Amino acid sequence: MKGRPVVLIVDDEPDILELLELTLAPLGVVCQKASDLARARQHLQQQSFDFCLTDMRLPDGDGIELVRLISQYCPETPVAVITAHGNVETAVAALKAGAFDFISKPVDLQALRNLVKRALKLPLSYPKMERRTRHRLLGESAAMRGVRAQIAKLARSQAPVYISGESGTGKELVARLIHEQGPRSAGSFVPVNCGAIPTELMESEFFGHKKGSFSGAVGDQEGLFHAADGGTLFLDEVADLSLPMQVKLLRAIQEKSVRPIGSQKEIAVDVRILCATHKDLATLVRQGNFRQDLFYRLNVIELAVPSLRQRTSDIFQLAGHILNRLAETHGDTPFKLAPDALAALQAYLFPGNVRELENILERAVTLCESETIGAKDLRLPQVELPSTSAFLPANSLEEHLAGLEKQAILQALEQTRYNKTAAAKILGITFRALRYRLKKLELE
Ligand SMILES: Nc1ncnc2c1ncn2[C@@H]1O[C@H](COP(=O)(O)OP(=O)(O)OP(=O)(O)O)[C@@H](O)[C@H]1O
Repeated sequence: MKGRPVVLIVDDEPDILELLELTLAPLGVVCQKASDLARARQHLQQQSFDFCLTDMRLPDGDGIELVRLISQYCPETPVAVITAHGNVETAVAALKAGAFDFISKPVDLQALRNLVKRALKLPLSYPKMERRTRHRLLGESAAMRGVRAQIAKLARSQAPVYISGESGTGKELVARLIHEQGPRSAGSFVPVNCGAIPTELMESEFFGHKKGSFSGAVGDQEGLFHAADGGTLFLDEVADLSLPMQVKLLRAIQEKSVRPIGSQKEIAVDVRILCATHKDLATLVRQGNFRQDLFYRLNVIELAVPSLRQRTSDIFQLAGHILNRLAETHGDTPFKLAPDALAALQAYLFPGNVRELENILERAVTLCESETIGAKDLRLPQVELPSTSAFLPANSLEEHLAGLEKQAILQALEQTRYNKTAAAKILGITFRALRYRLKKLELE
């Protein structure tokens, strides 16, 4: 049986170390204390920890160095940082470096206990988590395996994630898996389609309202933030939020509290934010249609879900899965795909991605007269590539390609926690070539 969880706390002030130890004592943990980076390193070399909490400012370095060290050498130990009040940049930098979460000063002791409880709940090792998601988010292409590995990593963090990708690629499924594999899985996963809520109802939907606060408010109503308390709020089509609503959302995320319409009181909420859109948020920010500060808070980590035409090797497995599911709902034996049908699917561009594959097969199953679906039963339309910014350069081709290159490099670096040798391997280039590109793209 596993003994009491062991926690490493790092702060240069003895009084604070004492206070942190007392605060965590009711959780039944054993605390080891270190007053600087060097001592923290020594502890980490001597034993493994279930959790680490560090102040940002240490006499011989900063907390982010410790976050990097732990991410690289003990990736299964969640580490949280204590940041100065209102220092968003540091908090975001720590999350990007792989911190589990952050808490700002003055430290709310109950919030700290909740944070640690959540970290100690982290269930499984990466490989186990990857295996679990494999049967839900299908695909054995390198791209899809990469997405699952990222999900396993991100599930172990509380950082906001921006899930990008074309329509129907599986962004909501990815968000759901990040929630389910993480320590908030006992809480609710609340998906919101930001484009589907009428502007005038938006604030009330998000933050709730008190009875009589506007005509139509016949009773008190809790908002979506409240519904996701202790869980995850998934903002789908986040690019569709109006600019005034973006301001309110940013405030709620920053303050970790909401005020229902007509109420005088702020209510603390503990919500992890995931968001997605098939639009290019960075371009919208450049055009002034999406607030830079909100983008910065939402896009702490980007997870790009590849389009289906970028991973045609997955089509066979996906089609089989969809046909089995259709057979189950109809109580029939599954339809089969004739070789010419598979070839046609593999050559098709799928502007609507996996969702479109589902629709095509559902239609084929309804219309097909034998149990084998041929190419002509698929009725594939003639399509052109979707005109998303991923295909139509908004600027010169040169700049556009540099942007794509940058995205791929950043993704590989994030995936490897900034280990350049490993990132170069993923990208199929030499370490030297990666260094050259980092310099050229001004990423160093
Ligand atoms: N890799 C996958 N394995 C199994 N099913 C998948 C996969 N990817 C997507 N799907 C299925 O495809 C459908 C569309 O997925 P989802 O709604 O998550 O896409 P989305 O990117 O959020 O779409 P939109 O941009 O339109 O909101 C869902 O039924 C989902 O279960």
